[in-house]
Amino acid sequence: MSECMNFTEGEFYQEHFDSRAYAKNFYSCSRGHSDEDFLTFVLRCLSRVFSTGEHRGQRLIDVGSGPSIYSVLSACEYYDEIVLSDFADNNRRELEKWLKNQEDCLDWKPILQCVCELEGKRPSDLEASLKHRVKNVLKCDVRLENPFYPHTLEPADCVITSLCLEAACKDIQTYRRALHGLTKLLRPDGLLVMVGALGETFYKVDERPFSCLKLNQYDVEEALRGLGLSIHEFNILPGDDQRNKSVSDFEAVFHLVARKPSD
Ligand SMILES: C[S@@+](CC[C@H](N)C(=O)[O-])C[C@H]1O[C@@H](n2cnc3c(N)ncnc32)[C@H](O)[C@@H]1O
Repeated sequence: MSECMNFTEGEFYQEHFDSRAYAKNFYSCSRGHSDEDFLTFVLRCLSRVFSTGEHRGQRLIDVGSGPSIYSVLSACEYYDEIVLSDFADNNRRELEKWLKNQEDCLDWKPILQCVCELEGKRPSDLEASLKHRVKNVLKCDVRLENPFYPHTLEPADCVITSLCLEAACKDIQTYRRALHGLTKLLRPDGLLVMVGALGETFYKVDERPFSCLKLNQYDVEEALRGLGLSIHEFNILPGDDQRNKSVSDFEAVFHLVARKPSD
């Protein structure tokens, strides 16, 4: 990608992000960040964290959901109220369409099926359970001190975010501030679950490039420790060196679980 290109922040997503093309490119189970590896890795990690039922509570917030729901599938049955969110109107519209079973909504059945195979559940039950528990789809901006301004959300037991912060934050200071904002959404002792890309500077949706903040494991860990979070798991899936890097130049994907300190 051209080094002259400005970092594509939220406003660029609002104008140019094609939610349906994104879902098709990355989550149709036949293409993706790294064929099926990315998705399989992430779904397995999320399933391992949540399917024991060890983590549960009243409220779960997914920050920067895009048009997608995979990030909350394993967790959803353990939280009574779920908030999905994104900066871009189009993404929130696609989520609403799916929640309301509208005719031309995105098809998440293959991904529901994958999660259900891992967890021995029925896709129709899991889908109904998630739809029942999602209470809101809200606009958020992770660059704000309160990402949900002007709303103040009740403290969450769990915050999940997947592939959002490195796409939304143009530099490491903004990334650290955004993580601080996410941490403030959590109750003391609350759980932060993150999925992200390492070493990535761009990805493309169809032919349109979007910027990413190039991060390494140390950057992420330092940002979390700087906020006083304890890191419980940090899992990494290295990218396949042989893959075509014209769609995205990520070096690895990570999944982590961290906990906010108790007061
Ligand atoms: C790569 S997509 C990830 C979407 C989804 N979480 C996933 O895992 O597929 C990045 C998302 O970040 C959102 N985003 C960009 N800037 C943002 C901001 N300032 N605040 C919140 N979300 C933002 C975009 O609209 C987009 O949905």
